Amino acid sequence: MPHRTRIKICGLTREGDVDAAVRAGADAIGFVLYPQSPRFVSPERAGELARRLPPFVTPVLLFVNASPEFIVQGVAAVPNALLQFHGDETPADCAAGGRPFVRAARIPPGPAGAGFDLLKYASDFTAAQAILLDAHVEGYGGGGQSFDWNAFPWSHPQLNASSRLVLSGGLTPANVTDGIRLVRPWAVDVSSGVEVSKGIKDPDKMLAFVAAVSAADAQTSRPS
Ligand SMILES: O=C(O)c1ccccc1NCC(=O)[C@H](O)[C@H](O)COP(=O)(O)O
Repeated sequence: MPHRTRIKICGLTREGDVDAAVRAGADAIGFVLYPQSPRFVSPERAGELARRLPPFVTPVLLFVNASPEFIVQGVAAVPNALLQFHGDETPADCAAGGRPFVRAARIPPGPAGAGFDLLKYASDFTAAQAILLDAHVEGYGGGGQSFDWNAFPWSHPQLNASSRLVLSGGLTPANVTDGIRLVRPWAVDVSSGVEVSKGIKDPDKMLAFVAAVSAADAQTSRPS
């Protein structure tokens, strides 16, 4: 059964980039509602950008240790958003709003993920729609760095496609094929690797990234 790896492009700040990401084939568009990020957009701005999305392209609102009130502002601006928690939020924090969410795991650099217990992490966040695997970077995310992809037993029953793993962290058009071959994630997520500068996306790099994902899917067989 052919599998299509879903694609999230994150950190959009401009109308033209949102339109180009959709044209390129993104399945989800991430808006960073973390004020300390150079890719920050306000809830109102995220609403303006998200209203450009056609049906079947999911807006994702990304939070880092946000207050419940700020999360409510984001959801009011983008009512159909999927939430992504990328800070130190507990399972209870993530579930508090009663909305579907993705939980980011921030995996330390170095061999074997420096002992990060992904199986336990995934079992702690069973309510998550997906676990996004990012590198642990200064500033919580968007760092353009990869974690050790050989650090985890990807064929483990808890870590196969049914667990909805999202490979993230330092992906580019040049390395995403290798990442898909090894990890066989449900989806991939990219920000720095398709930019000319933080928050400014490159349409050609987005097209190249989507093409590389498609090429990887064509070459990778998966259990149905
Ligand atoms: O993108 C940011 O600026 C950011 C800041 C703080 C927390 C999370 C952030 N981004 C979250 C994402 O989902 C990124 O796509 C992910 O970290 C991968 O980024 P990159 O390594 O640059 O592709």
